[in-house]
Amino acid sequence: MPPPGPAISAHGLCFGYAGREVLHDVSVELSYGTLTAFAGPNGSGKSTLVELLAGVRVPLRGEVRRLGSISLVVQRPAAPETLPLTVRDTVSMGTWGRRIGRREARGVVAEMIAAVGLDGLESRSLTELSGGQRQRALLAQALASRADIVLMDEPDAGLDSTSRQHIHELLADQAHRRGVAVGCASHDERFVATADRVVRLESGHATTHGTTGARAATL
Ligand SMILES: Nc1ncnc2c1ncn2[C@@H]1O[C@H](COP(=O)(O)OP(=O)(O)OP(=O)(O)O)[C@@H](O)[C@H]1O
Repeated sequence: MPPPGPAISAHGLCFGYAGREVLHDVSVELSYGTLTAFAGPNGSGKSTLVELLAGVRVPLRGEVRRLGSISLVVQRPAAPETLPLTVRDTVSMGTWGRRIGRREARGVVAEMIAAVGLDGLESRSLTELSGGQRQRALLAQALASRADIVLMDEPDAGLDSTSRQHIHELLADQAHRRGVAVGCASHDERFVATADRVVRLESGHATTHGTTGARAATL
């Protein structure tokens, strides 16, 4: 069971690169069992916000409180050239911190590889995958870890519409069935329309924190 209360509360976040402020006074809350979309045009600050929420960047001002274990899936992840990891190795690493036996771990790994649509590529090295496939391998790793909070930066970028929809359904399932707090940056307005909450960014300002109709209607 996820811990009670908000998964992440962030207040008054400001951040800049090389002295240029790109995120201005942004406050957001992520809840368990909820899929939150971060929307906005190129350069509006989605990746920066996701990285601040995950704790890989420190805000210039403002604060972030996280309650629960967290997994971050970055945009365009690099493959370690000197460490030839396969898809199976990569996803297996997600199970390392969990108290489960080898057999169960193997089952989880196979399930997650299939869930992100990489079955058949289990023995392929990460260096031989496309950027989108590599990102999906890391998404499978994040889900295999059963983190309480999963943050993602455009896991749907570059996918065809069937694969994209598949990833969106997987994320909604993680939130609604497993109670995970999912936060996901995306350019896909159809996905954004199905999220439970939307944080819309415009030039580094959060302009909307809407609850979308899709989920609200089912609550
Ligand atoms: N490493 C960096 N160094 C300098 N400026 C950066 C860096 N990363 C991002 N920026 C700038 O910060 C602003 C926000 O960028 P960010 O990547 O967070 O936006 P985004 O909404 O995720 O964009 P996209 O949709 O293109 O991925 C942009 O003006 C961008 O040029």
